[in-house]
Amino acid sequence: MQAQKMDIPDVVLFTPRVFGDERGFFFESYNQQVFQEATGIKPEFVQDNHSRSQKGVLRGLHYQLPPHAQGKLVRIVAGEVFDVAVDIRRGSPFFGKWVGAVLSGENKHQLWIPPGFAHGFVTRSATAECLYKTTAFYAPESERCIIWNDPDIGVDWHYEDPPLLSGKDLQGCALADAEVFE
Ligand SMILES: Cc1cn([C@H]2C[C@H](O)[C@@H](COP(=O)(O)OP(=O)(O)O[C@H]3O[C@H](C)C(=O)[C@H](O)[C@H]3O)O2)c(=O)[nH]c1=O
Repeated sequence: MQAQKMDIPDVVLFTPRVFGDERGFFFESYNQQVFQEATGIKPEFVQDNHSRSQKGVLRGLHYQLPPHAQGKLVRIVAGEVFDVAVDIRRGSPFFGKWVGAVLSGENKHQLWIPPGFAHGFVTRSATAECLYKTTAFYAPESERCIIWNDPDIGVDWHYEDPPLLSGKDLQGCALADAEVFE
């Protein structure tokens, strides 16, 4: 498993070592020791999530406020998304900045998104199945949404057509109006 710090260095892109043979392939999709060496964090993942999205679906930009803030380790097992993390820690030098990566069943890349970031992805294939671990339980009362196309953030979603969003996500607020992390 290789780990690469993104331009916002707290966000880490993992590339697993895939063992292929005539039967198919095997790879370690999570290894706590490798994760800790790469991030300096020994996370306690408490929940696994799995979602499937049609082409053009954009889920995000979501986060949970403290004390329910979630770190997320995100991967795509089928299809392809462009996955985005936005730094919403007011004290960060990267506040309001975003990083993103193509995650796919093909490249098997994974993105570690620490607490203090809003997360979202847009689906670039006919369907995409997203699996991710979180370091805190779902707490809907603490959940917030920043609008996907906030011009102050300026995410390039690497997706040409208008995305498909849930009613909730269409109601997302601008970063300037959002409850963020101090
Ligand atoms: C997130 C979550 C949702 N739910 C229920 C609540 C709704 O009845 C249904 C769909 O929820 P929602 O529309 O919020 O799902 P997504 O739009 O995929 O939300 C996720 O999208 C982005 C990409 C994220 O990073 C978050 O993990 C999460 O907010 O699942 C649960 O029961 N547990 C959960 O942990």
